Amino acid sequence: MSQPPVIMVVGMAGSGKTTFMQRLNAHLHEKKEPPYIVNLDPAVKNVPFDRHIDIRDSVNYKQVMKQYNLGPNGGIMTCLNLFATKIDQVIGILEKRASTIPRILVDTPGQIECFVWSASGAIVTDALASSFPTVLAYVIDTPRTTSTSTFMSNMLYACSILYKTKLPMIIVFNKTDAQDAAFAKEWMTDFEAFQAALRQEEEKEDGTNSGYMGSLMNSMSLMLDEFYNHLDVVSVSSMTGAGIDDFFKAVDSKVEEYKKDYLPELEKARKEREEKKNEEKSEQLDRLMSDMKMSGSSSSVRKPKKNIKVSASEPEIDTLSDAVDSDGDELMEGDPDIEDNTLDGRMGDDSLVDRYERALHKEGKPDDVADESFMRYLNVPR
Ligand SMILES: Nc1nc2c(ncn2[C@@H]2O[C@H](COP(=O)(O)OP(=O)(O)OP(=O)(O)O)[C@@H](O)[C@H]2O)c(=O)[nH]1
Repeated sequence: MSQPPVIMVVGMAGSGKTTFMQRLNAHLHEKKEPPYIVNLDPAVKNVPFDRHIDIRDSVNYKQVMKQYNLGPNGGIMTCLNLFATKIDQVIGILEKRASTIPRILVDTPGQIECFVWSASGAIVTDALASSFPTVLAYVIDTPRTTSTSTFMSNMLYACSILYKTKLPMIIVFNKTDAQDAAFAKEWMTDFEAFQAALRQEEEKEDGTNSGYMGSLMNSMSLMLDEFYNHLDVVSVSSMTGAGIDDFFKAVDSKVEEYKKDYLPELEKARKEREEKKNEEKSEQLDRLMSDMKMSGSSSSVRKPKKNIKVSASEPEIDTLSDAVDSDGDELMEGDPDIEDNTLDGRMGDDSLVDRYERALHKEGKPDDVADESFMRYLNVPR
C-alpha cells in the first residue's frame, strides 16, 4: 500500500505559508482529493482552513507561557516539546487513515527557528519522515528577496534546513503576482548572472556588498551551486493560484527522490542507532555483572539496587540515570540537559519524551496541557 506524502510547509514569518496552505487546500478540494491537515503552530490566532489535528487543541500557548514564565519563543518551543511527547499517537492516527487520505499537509510555526532548530521540531519531523514520504516546501517572499544579500540569506537558511532535516526540498517562490521570480531562478542557474547582479549592487555604492561582503557572497554563491542542484524550484502565487499544479508535480518528483535516496539513509541511520543502543545496553550489563562479581567476593554481599532489574531472560536495565542527570538532580522542563540530550533529534533517544512527561508528573503541576489520549483532539468524526 502506498503511503500518502507529507508536505511540510516552512518559511520565514510573513512569507505566506498560511496563505499557501489555504491555496493548496482549496486546490486539492477542487480536485476532489481533500488533504489531511496538521497545524503545528501553537501561536497562530486564525487559521483560514479546517485542521484535522491542531497543536492548539492539545496545548494552550498562552497558558504555557504564563505557567512556565516564558516569552513567545520559549512558549512555542515548550508547546512543541509537549506535543512531541504525543507524536507516536499522531503517527498512529495518520497511519490508520493513510489508505483514505491522498496527502498530508503540515503547517509549521512562523518562528521558523523554534521548529527547525528545536529538539522537538526534529522529533516531529523525524517521526513523520520515518513513517511517510516527507517533502519540505520552503516558502520565500519573492518581492522581499530581490536584493542579492536577502536572496543569499534566504538560500543559506534553506540550505541549513536541508542540512538539518536531510529531507527533499522544494523552493517555493511565493507572491509572484507582485514580483516575477524569473530573476531568482536565473541567479540559481546562472552563476554569472548572480555575479553581475552583485557587481551592479556594488556600483550603486550604498556599501552593502562592497569589499569583504562582496567577496564573501561571491564564494558563497559558488558553494550554493551544489545545493541548488538538489532542489526543485517553483514560482507560485498563493493569492491567484498560479503555479500550484507545478508545485504538485515537484512534490511527485521529490517523493520519488525520497524513496530512492532518503529512505535508505533513514533506515540505515535508524539501524545504526538501534545497534548503538543495544551495544550500550550490553556494556551496561557487563559492567553490572562484573560489579556484582566483585561485590560477591567480599564478605558483605550487596544486593542489587531495588530499581535495577537483572534477569537472564530479560536483559533490560533500568538505572537511576534514566531519571536523574549527572549531578544527581532530577531533570525538569526548562533544564538545558533535556534539550542537549536530544539535540541530534534522534527518535531512538526517547529521553526527551520520557523526561518531559516524568518531570511534569513529578512536579504535580496541573498538566492539562499534556494529558489524555490524542484521539479526542481530532476534528473529524471517528
Ligand atoms: N500579493 C500576494 N500576497 C500574499 C501572497 N501570499 C501571501 N500574501 C500576503 O502575505 C502576508 C503574509 O501571509 P501569511 O500567509 O499570513 O504568512 P505566514 O508565513 O503564514 O505568516 P506567519 O504565520 O506570521 O509566519 C499576508 O498579508 C498575505 O495576504 C501572494 O501570493 N501574493
